[in-house]
Formats: sequence, C-alpha cells, structure tokens
Amino acid sequence: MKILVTGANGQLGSEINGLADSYSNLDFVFSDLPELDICNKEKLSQFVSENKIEAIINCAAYTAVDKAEEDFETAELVNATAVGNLVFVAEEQNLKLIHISTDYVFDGTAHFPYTEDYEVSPIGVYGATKRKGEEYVINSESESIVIRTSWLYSSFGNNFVKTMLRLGKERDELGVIFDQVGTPTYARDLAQACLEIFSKEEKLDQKGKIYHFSNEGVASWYDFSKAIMEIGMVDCLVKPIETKDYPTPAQRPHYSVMNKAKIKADFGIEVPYWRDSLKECISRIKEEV
Ligand SMILES: NC(=O)C1=CN([C@@H]2O[C@H](COP(=O)(O)OP(=O)(O)OC[C@H]3O[C@@H](n4cnc5c(N)ncnc54)[C@H](OP(=O)(O)O)[C@@H]3O)[C@@H](O)[C@H]2O)C=CC1
Ligand SMILES: Cc1cn([C@H]2C[C@H](O)[C@@H](COP(=O)(O)OP(=O)(O)O[C@H]3O[C@@H](C)C(=O)[C@@H](O)[C@H]3O)O2)c(=O)[nH]c1=O
Repeated sequence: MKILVTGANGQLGSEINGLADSYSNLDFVFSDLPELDICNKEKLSQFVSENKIEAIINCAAYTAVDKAEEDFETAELVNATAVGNLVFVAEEQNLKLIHISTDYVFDGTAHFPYTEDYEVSPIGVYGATKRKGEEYVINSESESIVIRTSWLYSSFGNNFVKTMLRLGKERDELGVIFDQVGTPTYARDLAQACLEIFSKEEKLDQKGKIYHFSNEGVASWYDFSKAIMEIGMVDCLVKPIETKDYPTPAQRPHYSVMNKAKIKADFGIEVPYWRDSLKECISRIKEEV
C-alpha cells in the first residue's frame, strides 16, 4: 500500500518516517509545506493521482494552541477546511484515510476517561477547529478514521518535554500546573499504532470512525515535568501551581484522559505506559545532542 504522509516534517510525521523501513509491506511518500499544502484542493488531488497514492495519514495541523486564539482563520483553514479537502480526495480517488485529532475537543469536566462516544465541547479555538476537521471524516463515505491523541512529544520538533529540559537547565525553580490532568503520548508509539493499523487487512472503519490513543496512565503537567526532570537528570525544583497562576490566551481542559479500550480491542494495539515511553524518548534526545 502506498501511503501519503502529510505534515511529514512535524513530530508525528517524522516518527512515521523513522519507522517506515520496519514496514516492508508499506510504501511512503512524505510531504509537507511548501511542496504540498493540504489547503490547496486541486494540487492535493493532482499530487495524489500522479503519485498513485492509496492511503493518507494526515499529520498536518495548526498546533499552536495559544496563537490559534487570535489567528482563527489559519487554524480553521488547516485544521478544518483542509481536512475537508483530504476527505474529498479520499472519496474521489477511493483512498483510506487516518486523520489525527486531539483531546482538546473535550471541555475537561469529566471525571473518568473519555470514551469515543462522549459528547465533545471544545473550549478553545484549536479544539473547535480540530472538531470541525473530525466532522468531515465522521461524515465521509471514504474508508476513514479519526485517531484522537493527547500531549504529544517526540525527539523531533518542539514540545513540552524539550521545553522542560531546556527551562530546567536555565532555572533553579519552575512552576507547573497540577490541576490539568491527561496522558502524555510519545509520538513514536502513535506512529507505530497508525502503521500497525495499515498493516492489517481489515477495513479501517468497520467498527466506527473515532478511536482514542495515548500512552497508558494519568498525569498532571506537574507530574509530567517532575518525571522529565528526574529521567533527564536535570537539577531543577518543580513546584505545583494552579491554572490561575499561569495565565494563557487559550483555556485548556482540566481533565482529558482518554479511554483506549476500543483501539486495543479492534486493532490489537499494545499501549506502553507513559513513563516507559518518556524514558525511551529522553534517551533518544540525549543521543541526538
Ligand atoms: N502536538 C501535540 O501535543 C498534539 C497534537 N495532536 C495532533 O496530532 C497531529 C500531529 O501533531 P504534531 O506532529 O505535534 O504536529 P506538528 O505541529 O509537529 O506538525 C505539523 C506539521 O504540519 C505542517 N503543516 C501546517 N500546515 C500545513 C498545510 N497547510 N499543509 C501541509 N502541512 C502543513 C507543519 O508545517 P509548519 O511547521 O511549517 O507549519 C508541520 O510540519 C495533529 O493533527 C495535531 O493536531 C493531538 C494531540 C496533541
Ligand atoms: C512552559 C510551561 C507550561 N505550563 C503549562 C501550560 C499548559 O497548561 C501546560 C502545557 O503547556 P503547552 O502550552 O506546552 O501545551 P499545549 O500546547 O496546551 O499542549 C497541547 O497541544 C495541543 C496541540 C494538543 O492537541 C494537546 O493534546 C496538548 O498537547 O503546561 C506550566 O504550567 N509551566 C510552564 O513553565
């Protein structure tokens, strides 16, 4: 199967690229801006046709959560309208599609892990635009699924893990929010899950259009930071603070832990514990320095 990976220079796209050689049954075409802009429907359609693409993993997105609050138009274009383009091309050329979405489609008022059918209610522009993108896929007749993930990090690109390692070296002390709880996800584990799903012969959306994938376990951003400092061997005192003590342009859900039973049952995906994956990622970050 020949798979187009869009947004391939980002965290998830880079991790898929790193794993590609282990999947000899899959062929890949990696693309990103400026070569392939998913907002350009005609070029997208032409690119897919010329390259004889059979499936797409959409890793392209507008992921700047705070910036999205004032740059609504670009966030909407990339996270929603462009997903409509991908769905159009998938229907037009009979492609399979995996689209990635976020825990930020939930408002964070639940007290137990979110299942796929739980009502969404985004509280920020990023989450709202990602939800609109999901709707294109959910309503599509193409063989397509949405995989929601949360708190993604990688040895590639910029993310919370790298920010903490940097700030921890620069400062003696750091305040990190403890009243936002979710699950970190190593992008390499999500990349592997996507490729495992494509390696199976089953119809993608046989058992539903939405899946949840994160690592196992639960953490606050504070717990996550403490683990990053400990595993990264950075000597910095991390102090728990409340959301009100770290004002940001975008509101974030207080609780966004997701239930992963469906992806495990339907596709036989194994999910590593978040601290184990964090160790693996930090050792890769250290190797690369
Ligand atoms: N990061 C996170 O914490 C989380 C991410 N997700 C979702 O996971 C997916 C992957 O995220 P992640 O790998 O972190 O994202 P990144 O921000 O690391 O990568 C996104 C990539 O998409 C590219 N891109 C942006 N606009 C376009 C466009 N119009 N056409 C083609 N490519 C474009 C970006 O290019 P450029 O950098 O030049 O803009 C970048 O290379 C996204 O759907 C995201 O919403 C879900 C939960 C958590
Ligand atoms: C840097 C820093 C952040 N924080 C807080 C702010 C915020 O509530 C939380 C996480 O910060 P960030 O801004 O890095 O994370 P954020 O951009 O909100 O991360 C989100 O990105 C999008 C793309 C997603 O889809 C989500 O799943 C999630 O991963 O940590 C501190 O408390 N102290 C600090 O020093």
